[in-house]
Amino acid sequence: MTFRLGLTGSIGMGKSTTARMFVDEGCALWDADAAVHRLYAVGGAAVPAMTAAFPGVVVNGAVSRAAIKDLIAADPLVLSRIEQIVHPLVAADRKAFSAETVSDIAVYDIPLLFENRGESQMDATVCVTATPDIQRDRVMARGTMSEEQFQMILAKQMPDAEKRARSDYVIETDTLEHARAQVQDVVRDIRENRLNA
Ligand SMILES: CC(C)(COP(=O)(O)OP(=O)(O)OC[C@H]1O[C@@H](n2cnc3c(N)ncnc32)[C@H](O)[C@@H]1O)[C@@H](O)C(=O)NCCC(=O)NCCS
Ligand SMILES: Nc1ncnc2c1ncn2[C@@H]1O[C@H](COP(=O)(O)OP(=O)(O)OP(=O)(O)O)[C@@H](O)[C@H]1O
Repeated sequence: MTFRLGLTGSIGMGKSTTARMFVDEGCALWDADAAVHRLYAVGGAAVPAMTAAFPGVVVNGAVSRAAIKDLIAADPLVLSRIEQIVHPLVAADRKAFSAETVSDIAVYDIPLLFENRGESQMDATVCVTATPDIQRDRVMARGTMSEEQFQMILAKQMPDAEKRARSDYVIETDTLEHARAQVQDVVRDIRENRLNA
């Protein structure tokens, strides 16, 4: 049996970094954002529908994130329409991963786990968290989003406090060392107390 651990957290809280730490502990990983990257790439499953819905958003055969962000800036409702195209394809990608994974623990890195009620398909959930100042600094340091885009994404996401309250485990991503120790604690707890329980 594979134990399904849903990993979530708001934008910039450290999901990808923490997910890699779970891999270091021997867990398999499925990453929703990475699935979207595959879907948007040349030959990706989202390309035909995105071309049809938003002419101009596909550049050289791939969905352009810059073009999407321009569209969203002009009309925030565009993001919901993109979600209607992308989320069913993401779900199919996840299903294919689940069917073939053989690890004792599979980590599902899903930014919108609670927003889309995905927790019902998980055996446990873990949320990564940091202070609002650290979160904002991290997102702005990447230089890929404007302050307005960051605020818009934040407004679409469930507040951090609510995610923490709903999660079985909470990991503070204040330092790499602290986060790694917490990841090791979570993996130990699952292997000792939850797997085959
Ligand atoms: C808005 C887009 C163009 C921003 O691209 P960019 O490369 O700058 O950021 P990236 O994809 O790495 O996402 C960064 C973070 O933004 C947040 N985020 C992304 N999409 C959404 C969304 N639809 N709702 C709420 N938060 C979101 C997540 O926390 C995510 O980890 C891109 O995220 C996108 O196309 N989103 C629609 C698909 C989607 O819903 N993805 C979420 C995971 S399934
Ligand atoms: N435990 C940690 N200690 C210090 N810095 C961290 C820690 N975890 C993540 N970071 C830093 O925070 C930034 C964001 O991390 P990461 O990309 O993992 O977040 P994310 O939640 O996956 O982001 P997004 O929601 O935008 O996809 C990165 O620069 C990363 O190096």
